[in-house]
Amino acid sequence: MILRRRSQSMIGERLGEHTDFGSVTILFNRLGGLQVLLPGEGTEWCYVRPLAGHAIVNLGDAMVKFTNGLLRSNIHRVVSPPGEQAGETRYSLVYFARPEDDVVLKRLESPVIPPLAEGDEEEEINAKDWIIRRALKKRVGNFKEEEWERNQWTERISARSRI
Ligand SMILES: O=C(O)CCC(=O)C(=O)O
Ligand SMILES: [Fe+2]
Repeated sequence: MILRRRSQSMIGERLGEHTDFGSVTILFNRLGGLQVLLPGEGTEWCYVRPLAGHAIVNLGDAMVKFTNGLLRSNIHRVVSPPGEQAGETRYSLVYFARPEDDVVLKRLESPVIPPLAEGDEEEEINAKDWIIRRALKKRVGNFKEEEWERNQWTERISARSRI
C-alpha cells in the first residue's frame, strides 16, 4: 500500500495515534512525520527519522496477543514532516502483514512467554474480528463507554515501561 499525504497546507490531514492491528508492518519513508510515543508515564512523541536504505519495522497487536505482552505494538501517529520537509508531499510505502482471518489471537504456549496472571482468562477473538473491533473503535459515533477498557488493551500494554 502506498500512502500519500500532501504538504502542511492540508492542515489537519494526518493519521491519529494508533497501534497497528496485524503482526508486522514494514515502512519505507523518505520524509519524516512518523512519531512514536515512548513507553512509560508522561512520555513524549518522538519523530522517527527515515534513513536511506533502511526500513522501519513496527510490531502490531497480534504480537502482543501471541506473547502476552512480552512484545509490544508501539503507539504511533503521522504528523506533518518536520522543518523544511513540511512543504513536501509525503509518500509512505507500507507493507502490513497480519494473521489469517480465522487465527485466534491468544498467548502461544512457550516457556519464554509470560504466563497469564492468576485468574485471568483470555478472550477468544480471531484476527478478523480483532481488526473489525479496532477499526470501529476509531469511528466517532461507534464509541461505547463499556467497550473502551476492552479496546484499550494493547495500548495499555504498549504504554508501560516495564513488564
Ligand atoms: O506513513 C507512515 O509512516 C505510517 C503509516 C501508519 O502508521 C499506518 O498506516 O498504520
Ligand atoms: Fe500504523
